[in-house]
Amino acid sequence: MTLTGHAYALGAGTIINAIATWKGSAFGVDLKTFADVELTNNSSSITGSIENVPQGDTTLIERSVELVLEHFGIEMGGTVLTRTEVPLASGLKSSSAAANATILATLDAIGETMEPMDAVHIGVRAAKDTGVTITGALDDACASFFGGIVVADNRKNELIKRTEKEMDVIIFAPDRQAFSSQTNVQNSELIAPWIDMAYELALEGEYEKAMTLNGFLYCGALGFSTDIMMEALRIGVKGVSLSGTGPAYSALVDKDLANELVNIWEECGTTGKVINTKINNEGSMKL
Ligand SMILES: Nc1ncnc2c1ncn2[C@@H]1O[C@H](COP(=O)(O)OP(=O)(O)OP(=O)(O)O)[C@@H](O)[C@H]1O
Ligand SMILES: O=C(O)C1=C[C@@H](O)[C@@H](O)[C@H](O)C1
Repeated sequence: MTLTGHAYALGAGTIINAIATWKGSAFGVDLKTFADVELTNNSSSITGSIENVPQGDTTLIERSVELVLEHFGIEMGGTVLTRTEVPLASGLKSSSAAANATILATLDAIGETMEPMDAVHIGVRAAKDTGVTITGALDDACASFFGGIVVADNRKNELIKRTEKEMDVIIFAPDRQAFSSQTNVQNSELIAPWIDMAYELALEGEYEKAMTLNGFLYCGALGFSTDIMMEALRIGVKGVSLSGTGPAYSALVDKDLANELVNIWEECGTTGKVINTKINNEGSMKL
């Protein structure tokens, strides 16, 4: 017997990186990671691959399939393939998108459903088991799964708040990678008192102020330039930040500023790309 399943989940941008205080906030964007899962009785192991990334680390998606099968007591093996519009290890939650898409595709393959938060928690567990995260990144996982803007407490493993908002998102994504597992946690912890202030702003719904404060603080702690943020502030953008552990930056903008910011950021450097997208309020989906 062969079972197949297909799904996608979203990339996301950062409002508050949770590494300083374990409390974070993020928004789902309209960039998708697709997963195709094929399961058979003839094998007991799962083999993953990432389209166009032959050297990519596939342990996260393999573990994600295993945990779903374990949950339902199913003994099957097979393959999982992802293809992604989300640049890998750039701060745009490629890991959360890959885990969530894989979990939904596995559920699709076996014809099962589960409570959405249970599915999210399996993704967080897979990320912890495979060492791609510091806090479990529940904030990123919820933004990727549900879309919209979320606030989460990663230590309590709780989604605190979710809001929907129509805004454009402009992303400056340099060509290089920065793995969350290798980020500077000690420096991130040093900025905790001020990240707490940004977190309060996020709880009050002041997402753009929260995000910009987060951006300056983490650029300082992690040694990223604030020039990209300053270029955005200069034209009136209110919400701009380093995303996750970098190197990408993202900005929340109204339609009228979107094209201007794209043009300005495109002139800022050639070793990367500028992506014009929007908040996705619909979230992930089986296909
Ligand atoms: N499309 C994908 N398919 C399979 N695994 C993926 C995919 N995208 C990311 N991963 C896994 O996630 C790891 C990168 O995780 P990391 O947390 O460093 O990046 P990120 O989630 O993009 O960044 P951030 O958490 O700062 O937003 C990769 O090494 C790989 O194991
Ligand atoms: O690995 C982690 O725990 C995290 C990584 C970044 O994406 C952060 O933005 C997130 O809040 C937490």
